[in-house]
Amino acid sequence: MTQQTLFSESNEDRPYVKGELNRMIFHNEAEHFSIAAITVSETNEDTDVDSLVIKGHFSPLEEGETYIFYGQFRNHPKFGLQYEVEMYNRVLPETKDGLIHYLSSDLFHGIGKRTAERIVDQLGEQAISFILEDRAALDKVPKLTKEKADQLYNSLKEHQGFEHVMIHLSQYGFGLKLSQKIYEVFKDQTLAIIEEDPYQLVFKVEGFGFHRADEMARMQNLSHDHPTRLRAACLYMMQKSMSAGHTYLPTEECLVQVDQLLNTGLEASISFDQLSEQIIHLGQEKYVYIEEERIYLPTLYFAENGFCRNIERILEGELETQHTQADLMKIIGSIEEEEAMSYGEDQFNAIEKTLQSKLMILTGGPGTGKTTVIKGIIQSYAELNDVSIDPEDYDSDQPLPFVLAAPTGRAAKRMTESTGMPASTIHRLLGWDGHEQFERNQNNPLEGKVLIIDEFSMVDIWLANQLFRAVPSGMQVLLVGDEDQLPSVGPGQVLADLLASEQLPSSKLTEVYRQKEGSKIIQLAHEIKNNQCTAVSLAKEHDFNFIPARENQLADIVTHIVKKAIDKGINLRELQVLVPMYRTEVGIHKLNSEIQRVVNPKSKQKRDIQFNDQTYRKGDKVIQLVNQPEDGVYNGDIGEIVAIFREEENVDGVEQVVVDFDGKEIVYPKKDLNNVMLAYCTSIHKSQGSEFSIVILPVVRSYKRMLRKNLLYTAITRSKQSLIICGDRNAFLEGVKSMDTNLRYTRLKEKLQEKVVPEAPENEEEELSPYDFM
Ligand SMILES: Nc1ncnc2c1ncn2[C@@H]1O[C@H](COP(=O)(O)OP(=O)(O)OP(=O)(O)O)[C@@H](O)[C@H]1O
Repeated sequence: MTQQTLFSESNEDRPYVKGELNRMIFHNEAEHFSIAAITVSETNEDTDVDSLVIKGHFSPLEEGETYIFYGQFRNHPKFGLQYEVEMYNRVLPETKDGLIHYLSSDLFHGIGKRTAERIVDQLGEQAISFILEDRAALDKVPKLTKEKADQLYNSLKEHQGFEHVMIHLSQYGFGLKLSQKIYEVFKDQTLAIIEEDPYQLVFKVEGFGFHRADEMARMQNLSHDHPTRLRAACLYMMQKSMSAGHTYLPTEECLVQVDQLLNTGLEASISFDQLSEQIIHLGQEKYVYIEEERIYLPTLYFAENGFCRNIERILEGELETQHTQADLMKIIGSIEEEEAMSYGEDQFNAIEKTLQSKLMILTGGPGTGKTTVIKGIIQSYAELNDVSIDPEDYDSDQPLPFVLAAPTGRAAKRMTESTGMPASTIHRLLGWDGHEQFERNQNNPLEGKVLIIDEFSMVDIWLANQLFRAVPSGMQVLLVGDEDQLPSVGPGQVLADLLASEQLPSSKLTEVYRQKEGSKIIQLAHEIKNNQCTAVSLAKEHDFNFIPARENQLADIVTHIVKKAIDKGINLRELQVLVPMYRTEVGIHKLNSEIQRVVNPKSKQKRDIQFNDQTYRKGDKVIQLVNQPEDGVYNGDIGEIVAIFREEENVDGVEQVVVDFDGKEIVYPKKDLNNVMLAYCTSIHKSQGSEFSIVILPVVRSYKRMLRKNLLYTAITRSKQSLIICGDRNAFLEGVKSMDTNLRYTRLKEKLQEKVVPEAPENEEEELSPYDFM
């Protein structure tokens, strides 16, 4: 390689392509993903192409500048030869004229041709290296003001900085994307910080794991008991505990876990005293909060305390409306007459208690009448307070007194259908901006008189805190849920803790009404709930069947059932295969491909597109995997691929997939396809809050690790009309007897009971980033 680059020392043997950048074709800001066209001037690869499309995770580059790109050729099935860039750097001008041209270009504000000439005359062809090595080099240039010299130095550093950092980071095996992320945090301090203390990456770069930093530290011979290593290990363990659903870790537990992580027997062991000292240090730096013998990550500490304070505030408020039991009896009587039904005793009590409470919890398994009670509450409240229940009678000046919401879009939709009232997701209700901010908070609270939240078991401590801070005193709140379902995916077990604290009024509905209509599914759910499920419970009924299947037959049997249902005219949206695991031979990915092959096979009439290992085809059922509030689609929403566009068929010049989510069409450029996946088969966790006419539930031994009572209970209660379990009967029966032993460390119950929550922090804003870690 003959060209001069600033930082080419470690890359001499790497394959490269050098060329002038003609034009940026595409750039995605969030992903730092770019596509560009170059004219090739030199390469050590076996090729004679003279123009090339390059792509990779880099920021927009300067058109007209020459770069050297390290990476590899890829033969794209449709677009032919492309270069996948792993690393790049700008090629410095090789001649005196080129250097003058470069320094006097628009990149360097305030440097004209004459000044550039003086710089090159004074410092020679290595001018840029000299300047970057030592800013004082510029002092030798005649007639260059200090201000201009500073400006030039800073711009040079900015332009060259990232490339320089990226090349150094590549020796640790970091790709462009991660390098960008690190550079954004540390800027030109990156290399100095990393060389001095790679563990800073764990503290400052979101998602950067301890083990990676540890490897870097080892290359730099940092001692195994270096304080920053111990601190990073503790913080890493705390972050892991959050993913496991804990809101805190007991100090002892944290010490034991960090000890297991660090004391591998290779070096002199690190004592608990050394670790404790560093935990205290982390506390002083506010990376953690220490509360007696408990260690919290800040967001969880603020969320748990904030939630408690808001509960206390709401409970201390005044009830705006009072009524006598006689009034209520009269109104209930007329509702019963109108609806031609009579409320059970526990249902009546639940309605009465809710109307008399500032904050109330309603629980019950499937078919016990939770929805019936919600409707009864709305009707009774309206009658008692002489307000209309017709949403049309309200507008922005006079908002609806009833505010209904649920954690998922599907659950909110069901709420709307069953109550006739508008309901939204909790995120939407709170005006979430998709990142960290919620429009609704204590300064801009919710409007309305009665707030009803369904599927509350799914709400984690962050969302609970955000929701409750936006509840004005005087608004009555009803939380509805099924305590036997899985806890929230995020940290905490809010519903279970609220119930266990016994500090709030609550009603538990136990009588099953839908069973009276002959539902085996509901009977089975209650048998599981009450630990009464036996082989007899699995006998065939009109709405239930257990089909025995060996593991190697499972995929065939499941696809056969799905196909048969579709042939009978059942809508794919109404039928769901639910599986607990993704990556086994009978996991979600495998079953999805198998089902796709049968129900939406390859065909000349249907376009498809490959992304990672997945084929997406027109007509496929897909599920959204992340929240995209700007487009109004959320994690868990189900849609259908309605169109696939080729690169040349749209103005953006990239392949696109269009998904229809209940009438809302969202366009995904190909590279964003990891935001959706096939949804013929989805995880039981993702099905929380959704219901389907038909559920097919494979249960085999290889899922054993996941087979727990609350998981299977959640799965079967998703089905409304038909449930087909197939697989191993004993694995199912053992599963429904296995309790979830994954204890979650939370302090909500005790805090509510002991009423010892610390005052709100002076800077309330500190509380405003619970989603930082998500
Ligand atoms: N008191 C009652 N008398 C007669 N039928 C009732 C009564 N309460 C509820 N039902 C009926 O029982 C069925 C289940 O009630 P509902 O949908 O309110 O329960 P749910 O707890 O919300 O159920 P799920 O959680 O499964 O949706 C409905 O068909 C409802 O009409």
